[in-house]
Amino acid sequence: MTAPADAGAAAPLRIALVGMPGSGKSTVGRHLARRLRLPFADLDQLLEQQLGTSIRQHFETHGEQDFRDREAALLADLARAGGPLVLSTGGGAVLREANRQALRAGFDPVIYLRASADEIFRRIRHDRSRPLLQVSDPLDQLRQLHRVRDPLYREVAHHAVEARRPSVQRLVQLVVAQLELSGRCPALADNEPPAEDPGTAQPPLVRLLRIHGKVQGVGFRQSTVEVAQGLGLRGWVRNRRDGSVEVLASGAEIDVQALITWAHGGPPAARVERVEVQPALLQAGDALPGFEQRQTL
Ligand SMILES: Nc1ncnc2c1ncn2[C@@H]1O[C@H](COP(=O)(O)OP(=O)(O)OP(=O)(O)O)[C@@H](O)[C@H]1O
Ligand SMILES: O=C(O)C1=C[C@@H](O)[C@@H](O)[C@H](O)C1
Ligand SMILES: [Mg+2]
Repeated sequence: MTAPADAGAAAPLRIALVGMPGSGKSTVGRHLARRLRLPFADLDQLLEQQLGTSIRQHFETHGEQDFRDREAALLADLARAGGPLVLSTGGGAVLREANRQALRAGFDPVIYLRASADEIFRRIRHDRSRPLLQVSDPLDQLRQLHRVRDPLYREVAHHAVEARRPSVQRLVQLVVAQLELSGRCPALADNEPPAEDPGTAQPPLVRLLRIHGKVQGVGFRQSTVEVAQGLGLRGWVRNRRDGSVEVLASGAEIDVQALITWAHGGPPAARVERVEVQPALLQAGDALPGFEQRQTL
């Protein structure tokens, strides 16, 4: 790791998030970086850019070991680089001893987003992008991964945050509170998330979702509002008389995609059979100050 420029200057804040696949590292990391006005990097996304293909595809064509070698090399580079950063790691980044050392040497704090295998399964059981979970019994696989990895996440982390229940926004607040307690929180002008830089801001992505299955009478609308608000999305959710749930979501692409992934599982009592997703345009009367529940149509 680069030595601090001068002894008097505060070391740059370099936060790394570790945890099980699906524990929320990418989602929480991005929001945390935005909240703290720090640069953000996602190890998996950087690797996919480097590979020019998806991680799942790379596992299939080159095998897991090749992926782990590339992951280790990139993590070592990021750990050596100076400068403020929030880094979301991949779920298996802690497996190698050298990676754990790099995390400890290059980041402070390393934060473990702790969640049980069962909770993670509920969140990501419809996800097809995580190669290690494309097995006949993904829940059992998650439990085995958890048994092996939980001690490694604990070993490498300075703090753990219970990531099972709280919303993304709440988790960000918890991490910020921990940083404040340890005197490591950068002084921000206010408590609001920063406005998007107009030079880099993307137009919002707008998607209309229709969710079919056992989705009414199970708290779907309330949960959608909580998840969408946690992701900072604008839009609405309503029941349709045909028994489906309809959602309009507008926001950053990663956040809209996160809501779509979540909608494939929904709240615990739901049984989602199908999610239709369509591009949508905002109508002139569609003022969307936040995310709300609307009347059944
Ligand atoms: N606190 C939360 N509450 C509800 N849903 C969440 C929460 N955190 C993450 N999610 C949802 O869980 C799913 C997995 O989250 P995410 O992709 O951020 O996990 P990850 O830890 O980065 O996984 P991986 O190790 O595979 O990269 C996403 O659909 C995300 O929207
Ligand atoms: O848990 C894991 O081992 C992985 C998690 C993802 O973040 C990716 O890094 C990859 O799919 C491997
Ligand atoms: Mg991730």
